[in-house]
Amino acid sequence: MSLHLSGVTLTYPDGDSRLTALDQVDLHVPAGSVAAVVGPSGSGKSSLLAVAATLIRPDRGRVVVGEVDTADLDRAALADLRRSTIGIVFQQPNLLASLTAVEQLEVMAHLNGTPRREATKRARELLDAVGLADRAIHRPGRLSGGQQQRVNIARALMNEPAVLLVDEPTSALDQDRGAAVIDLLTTITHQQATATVLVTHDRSHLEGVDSVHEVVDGRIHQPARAGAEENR
Ligand SMILES: Nc1ncnc2c1ncn2[C@@H]1O[C@H](COP(=O)(O)OP(=O)(O)OP(=O)(O)O)[C@@H](O)[C@H]1O
Repeated sequence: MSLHLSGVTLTYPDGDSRLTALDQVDLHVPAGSVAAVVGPSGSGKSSLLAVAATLIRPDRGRVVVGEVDTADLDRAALADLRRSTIGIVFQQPNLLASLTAVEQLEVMAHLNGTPRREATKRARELLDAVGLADRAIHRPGRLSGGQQQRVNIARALMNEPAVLLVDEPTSALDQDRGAAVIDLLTTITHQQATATVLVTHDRSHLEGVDSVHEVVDGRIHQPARAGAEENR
């Protein structure tokens, strides 16, 4: 399933006028690919992610998830779409302090009505995929920042989202751990054929992503370069 933003314009109230946060943004993310969105603070990256997540409706333009134009959906249908199709990885892991790694994932499946045995199996598989099989019964207090971020990513994948939206996943990590998290996201995207948007202000470690798009003052420059071509 692909994600397609076209002509997206978003404004916020700003005193007596409106501030244009996104200005006719086009972004096409095919299934199985990572689109990195880079740009300075205040350029519109978080706004773009919120619109793609269908958390904010744009003033103009379209957000199409697979074949579904989200403009045609009411609030309840949008909530269903988010639950069934969209995984969001926030900048801060926000793990629940009292739950083990495997339980953080099981909660997501429980909210979605998945039977417990199936949930546990998938949670274990995902923790294995993110390299944390041996940390499954650890609580967040006993995990490093990088390990917590990997649990965060695994949790977002629990309900098999077709679209994965990731906000600054490396901001709290050192260079090596940051690189490992981006590698992991790229590998999972290719394996699970998700359409992944990776928002970051940090341009390092983007060699493996499929496209890089630069946002400046709410406008996207199409594409700044293909990630894989960066080092040629
Ligand atoms: N809820 C809001 N109300 C009014 N203005 C907002 C709101 N959210 C963001 N903005 C403004 O919209 C513009 C884009 O903000 P946005 O948070 O999308 O940028 P960003 O690139 O994610 O920044 P950062 O990297 O600092 O998180 C900025 O000028 C910001 O001040």
